[in-house]
Amino acid sequence: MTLTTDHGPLLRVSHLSKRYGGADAAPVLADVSFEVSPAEFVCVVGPSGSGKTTLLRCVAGLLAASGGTIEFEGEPVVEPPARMAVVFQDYSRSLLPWMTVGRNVDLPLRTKSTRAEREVRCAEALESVGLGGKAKLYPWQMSGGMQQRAAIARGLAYRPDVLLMDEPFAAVDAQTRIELEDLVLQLRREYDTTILFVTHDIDEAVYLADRVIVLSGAPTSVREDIVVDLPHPRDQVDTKSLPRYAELRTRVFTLIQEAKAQAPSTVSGPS
Ligand SMILES: Nc1ncnc2c1ncn2[C@@H]1O[C@H](COP(=O)(O)OP(=O)(O)OP(=O)(O)O)[C@@H](O)[C@H]1O
Repeated sequence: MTLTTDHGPLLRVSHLSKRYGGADAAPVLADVSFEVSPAEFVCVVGPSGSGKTTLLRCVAGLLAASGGTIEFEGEPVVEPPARMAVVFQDYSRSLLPWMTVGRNVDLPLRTKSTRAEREVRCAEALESVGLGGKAKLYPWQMSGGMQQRAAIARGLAYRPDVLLMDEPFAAVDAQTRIELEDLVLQLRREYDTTILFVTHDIDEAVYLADRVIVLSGAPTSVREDIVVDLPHPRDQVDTKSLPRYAELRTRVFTLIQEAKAQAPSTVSGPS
């Protein structure tokens, strides 16, 4: 896995803008700039409709920007980069129901590796998310939490340099969410993967991240880029009992409330 780049940060978003519709449509993203260094865990939060998903889709090369630039490993992103993987919120639509979990995890690797390598990688990835021995199950035979673990395994098996996650735990119950948060932190430690993680959940952002990027409301820019100086490893009880955790949580909450109060009504036009 590439952990450093000769070209500076792993990911650089510069003055990104995005409008849906024609040139006269108001932008959702007006001027968004930030950088992500190798092995960093960065969470993006912001008011509903501020364009978090839009931002992630632009970074993933799934949506063309209207202005500004996105560079990954020093190269402009104009299509989905080979060394990026994305985990979406909706696991029920991201796994193919007619394939076993093993084949789902194997799918993105098919053109990349030999069969023997793929088998090892898939088995390792499933093992690391606690699904060892479940490769032959179909997604519909698994709980929501297990399906999201499988979607994460698929991203990891690919050994991406950066993992983009769009509200990946929003659709699972609270207990499963806590388990998956700790799983992602553990996987991040094991694989040193760089993670850009969109969430609407302030607690989740502060608990997981090295940095939290708080977006303003649309038309959106970065309102504040906050370093989360909480010790590692994080613990659901100990970390959340720290006074510093409460301070950071309050800071992010206040910024989002201010952004909500200041933002004009959300803009959008036809796709
Ligand atoms: N394909 C599209 N065509 C037109 N408008 C869109 C499209 N996708 C998103 N939008 C609009 O862009 C704005 C930002 O949407 P986006 O989903 O990126 O925000 P978000 O911050 O992720 O929202 P939430 O927190 O509610 O999930 C919204 O007003 C939305 O209606």
